[in-house]
Amino acid sequence: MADRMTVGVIGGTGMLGRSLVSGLLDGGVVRPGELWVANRSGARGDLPEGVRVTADASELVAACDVVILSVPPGHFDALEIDASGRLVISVMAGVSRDRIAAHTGASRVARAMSSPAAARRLAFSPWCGELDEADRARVAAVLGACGTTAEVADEAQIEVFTALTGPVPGFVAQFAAAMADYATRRGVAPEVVDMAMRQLFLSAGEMLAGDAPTAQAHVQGMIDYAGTTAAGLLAMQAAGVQQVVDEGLDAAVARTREIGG
Ligand SMILES: NC(=O)C1=CN([C@@H]2O[C@H](COP(=O)(O)OP(=O)(O)OC[C@H]3O[C@@H](n4cnc5c(N)ncnc54)[C@H](O)[C@@H]3O)[C@@H](O)[C@H]2O)C=CC1
Ligand SMILES: O=C(O)[C@@H]1CCC=N1
Repeated sequence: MADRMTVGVIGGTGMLGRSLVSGLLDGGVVRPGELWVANRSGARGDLPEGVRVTADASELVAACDVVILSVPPGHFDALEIDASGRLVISVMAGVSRDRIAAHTGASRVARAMSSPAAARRLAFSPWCGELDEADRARVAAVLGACGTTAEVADEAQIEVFTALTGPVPGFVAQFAAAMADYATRRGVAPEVVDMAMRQLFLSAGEMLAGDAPTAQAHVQGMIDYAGTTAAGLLAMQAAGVQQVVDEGLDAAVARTREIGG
């Protein structure tokens, strides 16, 4: 259990940062008065009352125990902060712990990935970093407030999750769109297709979550049932669905390494 802490989110009104702010507050890990946000304009937008907002990231760093870096990777070099003595948690795609430490002076750095699902406390936020027990508890509390979290072995694994779970709905949306396209091309009214996809992915999400069997077990169960779905799954597997997924995710991981600098 982490002690109470003051947390700052640099980029906290951006797409991901604002979601993390909601997760942190709704998850109870900070109260509004314990939360700072920095962005380039200093505008507070729709941030809850009590959250401190600044255009000066250094002011945030001076006030916070934990600093979350959520700026675009391409803006990181221009961010001038001295975070020595602070616990830094980066959710930036591609930027390495070494680069973060060298540029900010921080020696306590967790590299993490999260997603805008944090706004609903539904993100999966893996992290890695060489930290003591107290800092590990802080990272777990911060990321756990936004959904679920797990420590992973190294930064290469964070890059896998930058492809897999960073984008929400991400590649799941591509699969839904392909299925919707199939039905539309067979004459089903677009509004009915849309209604069907929303219900399918809502129910599928619930049936794959929590303590349900794994996705692989679901697929095997449908193949073992040997009905209509088995015919479709086996045809997709024979057509190379795994290779298509591998190629897409490999491209996303490669881009992650590129944009991180
Ligand atoms: N949007 C997404 O779905 C995801 C984004 N990420 C990562 O999160 C980070 C942020 O992404 P988004 O929220 O999409 O970007 P965004 O463009 O929506 O927001 C970026 C924010 O950073 C602020 N900012 C930039 N430079 C700053 C500075 N020097 N001082 C203070 N604030 C500064 C901007 O004012 C803005 O509020 C990126 O590194 C991205 O790779 C990771 C997972 C998912
Ligand atoms: O697409 C992107 O660049 C962001 C980073 C990870 C997930 N979404």
